[in-house]
Amino acid sequence: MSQFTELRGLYHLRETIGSGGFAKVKLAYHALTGEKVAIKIMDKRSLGEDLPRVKTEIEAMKDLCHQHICKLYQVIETETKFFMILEYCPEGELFDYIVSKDKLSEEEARVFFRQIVAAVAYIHSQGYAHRDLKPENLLLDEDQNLKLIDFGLCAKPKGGMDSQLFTCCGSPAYAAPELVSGREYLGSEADLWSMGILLYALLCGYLPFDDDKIPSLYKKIQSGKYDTPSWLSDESKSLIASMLQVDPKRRVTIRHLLAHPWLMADAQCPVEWHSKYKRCLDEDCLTELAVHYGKTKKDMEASVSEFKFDYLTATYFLLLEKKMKGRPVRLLNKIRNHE
Ligand SMILES: CN(C)C[C@H]1CC[C@H](N2C(=O)NCc3cnc4ccc(-c5cc(Cl)c(O)c(Cl)c5)cc4c32)CC1
Repeated sequence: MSQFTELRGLYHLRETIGSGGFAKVKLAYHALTGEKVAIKIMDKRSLGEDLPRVKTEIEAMKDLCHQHICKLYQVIETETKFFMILEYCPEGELFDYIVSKDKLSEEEARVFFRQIVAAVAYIHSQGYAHRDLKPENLLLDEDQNLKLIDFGLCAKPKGGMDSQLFTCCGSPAYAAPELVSGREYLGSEADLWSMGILLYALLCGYLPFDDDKIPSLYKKIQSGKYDTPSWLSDESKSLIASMLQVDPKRRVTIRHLLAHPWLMADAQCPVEWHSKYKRCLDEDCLTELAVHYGKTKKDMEASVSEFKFDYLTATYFLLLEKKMKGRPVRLLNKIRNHE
């Protein structure tokens, strides 16, 4: 295994676990906590015009800290490579999960869709639009919770979420009519359309608009006509219809989704979309870090709160993960760094 010198001593690299377009994803262990991570490795030379997408994704993921968004722990940039150290999601893509089950029951689809609504409500509240929402970009963690990935196409319009976007991007079958028509569009409205396609795929096991030829696919999308199979309940039909509105101004907004009857069924409360991560730093993690690095709590807090997405940021977040999973808030190999 060719050990990348930049990772030596920090991460123990294991096998390649997947690929995302222009990236290779490897499993690794974070040396100080022993926690598993996924390392997305990109070679700058082969990125070509995709280089801006990487920078977009890195900057967006530094801002986004949420229980249903794949966590970015550390970024290492060398002359020839980018390494993104990310939250490991052992159960793979939601896409494969749907395929394995043909389609999901309303109850199971509801559990997943509530998590997707929470993630998108949070992203939109931070001024971002994902713009590539699809089951391939939703991974399952060890507790079957969804984690949204691939922010390479996300947008944080300069003039806020209400300013128009032009770049036509994302996956055609999930793209909104205004997007495929090359008209100006709002990222947030395009995301809501993609969520309608997503919910339809969860409940039906196939796509509402599909065609081998792109031009006829686009015509179907622009028509907004899709068939609703008999097994769909009236509530789920109306929810899907509210998202698959061809006119973006008539499309439901994420705020309205939070308390939609279908999402609230099974006597649930409105979707709790806020991030569970607090702004303030966790005392137990700071203490363990201070002891390990031989620093005062105060100095440790000052260093951690810079969130430079260096090894310290990764170690803090992974210690926090351990705590949230009820594991001991302890660092391994307690070699005290004597300054
Ligand atoms: C659209 N698809 C093809 C994309 C594939 C990419 C590889 C994925 N993957 C595995 O193949 N094995 C397991 C596995 C475990 N943990 C992961 C954690 C993060 C990411 C990740 C995160 C971000 Cl933010 C990102 O941009 C990219 Cl590309 C990947 C991938 C993981 C993963 C599955 C989806």
